[in-house]
Amino acid sequence: MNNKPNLYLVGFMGTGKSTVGRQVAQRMGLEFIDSDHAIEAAQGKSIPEIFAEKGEAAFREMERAFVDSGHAREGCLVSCGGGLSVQPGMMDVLKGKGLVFSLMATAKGIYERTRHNSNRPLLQVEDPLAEIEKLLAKRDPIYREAHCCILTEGRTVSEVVGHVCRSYKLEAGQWGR
Ligand SMILES: Nc1ncnc2c1ncn2[C@@H]1O[C@H](COP(=O)(O)OP(=O)(O)OP(=O)(O)O)[C@@H](O)[C@H]1O
Ligand SMILES: O=C(O)C1=C[C@@H](O)[C@@H](O)[C@H](O)C1
Ligand SMILES: [Mg+2]
Repeated sequence: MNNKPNLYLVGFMGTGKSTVGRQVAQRMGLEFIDSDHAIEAAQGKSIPEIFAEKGEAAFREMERAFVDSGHAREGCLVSCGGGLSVQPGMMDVLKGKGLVFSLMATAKGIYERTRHNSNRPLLQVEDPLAEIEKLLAKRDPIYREAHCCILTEGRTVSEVVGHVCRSYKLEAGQWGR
């Protein structure tokens, strides 16, 4: 493939952006970047520590700085943190930089995938399923602005990886034309 536009994976927490993204990058020969990991490395702190010490607003600034300060203009797969793409204007910024694919799942499915993990500060509440439902309802219309929306529910990781790769090849052929 000659044309390798950047691919940004967006979507709610637990839809598989990091897990799927790493495998798609490997298969497509793209450099894998995870915004959460990049911010943790730059800060020398975990995301729960950043939220606890500096607050969510500061974390959102870090996400913006990550998008602005960057990575190469081509050849990267960026798995975005779940809230990165829903900041005002951010979907347009990402769509100006490359292809944007949204990974989708239901609130129930997301809950099942995230419930045993304590590294997502926004879900450390008494009723995480209700919180997921509330946040998802707000964010879903924004995730749907992506070039391509891919359902992950009832599909294995490798099925989703295959689907993302096929869609990337199709869309990359049209990119910039
Ligand atoms: N299609 C799938 N089927 C079953 N489990 C999956 C699927 N995709 C991802 N998972 C699992 O769901 C969990 C969350 O996945 P992952 O961390 O990749 O989500 P994420 O979208 O990067 O979340 P975040 O926005 O919080 O970074 C992992 O345990 C992963 O193995
Ligand atoms: O959806 C969100 O707002 C978040 C998703 C994660 O990837 C992390 O960026 C953090 O836990 C916040
Ligand atoms: Mg992730």
